[in-house]
Amino acid sequence: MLEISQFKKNYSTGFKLQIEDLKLDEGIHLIKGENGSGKSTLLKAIAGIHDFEGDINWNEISIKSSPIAFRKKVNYSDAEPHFPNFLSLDELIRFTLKTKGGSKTQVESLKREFRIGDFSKNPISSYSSGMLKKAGLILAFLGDPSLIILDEPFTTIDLEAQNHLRNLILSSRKSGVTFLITGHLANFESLLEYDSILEIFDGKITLA
Ligand SMILES: Nc1ncnc2c1ncn2[C@@H]1O[C@H](COP(=O)(O)OP(=O)(O)OP(=O)(O)O)[C@@H](O)[C@H]1O
Repeated sequence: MLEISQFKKNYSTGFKLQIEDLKLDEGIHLIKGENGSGKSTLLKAIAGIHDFEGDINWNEISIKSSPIAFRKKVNYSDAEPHFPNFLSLDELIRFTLKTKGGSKTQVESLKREFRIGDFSKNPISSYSSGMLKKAGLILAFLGDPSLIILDEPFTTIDLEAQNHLRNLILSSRKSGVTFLITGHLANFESLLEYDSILEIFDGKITLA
């Protein structure tokens, strides 16, 4: 279960997101909201990228008191991934395997499913925006995560990759992985059946 308690995140721009108490069971959960409503802010906090007030627990592991154990189990893919330009995807994969675990078979299967092929040996600077997104998605599935956070996963990638991603989400869910997914495009909502749909509006999150 994901438990968010007494969560507060303020930016100097005046933006505020507050969640007093939110509990989500295992499943596939969609977080909706307009541009700038705070979806990425919340996901980055859960992924351990942004600091925040309050606490977030995944299966009773607190990100504040057990950050390494938490990060072993929680993976994340950015809506618009940024990686050092001089590294190749293969180098990023090797680094991720060291921190998150995972096998060569897992890597080969993900590269095959996302049609990356040998391109993964090239530096990130040579990647199209779709390839970059696929790179971020591959890294998010590596290791043995039990929670995968996907920010706008279906944007930027082609139709074939969207279908592979959908199947990958469904098969991972069958093996017990929970997903938090954001989207602001209604046409992606029908790609999956969600266990809950939440909406962020005016700095607050509610069940839609
Ligand atoms: N690092 C930052 N510093 C200051 N303000 C920020 C920062 N990141 C985001 N914001 C502001 O916080 C608010 C929420 O942004 P966020 O990126 O979380 O929204 P979002 O719902 O993911 O938007 P989108 O659908 O456009 O991706 C926006 O007003 C944004 O300008």
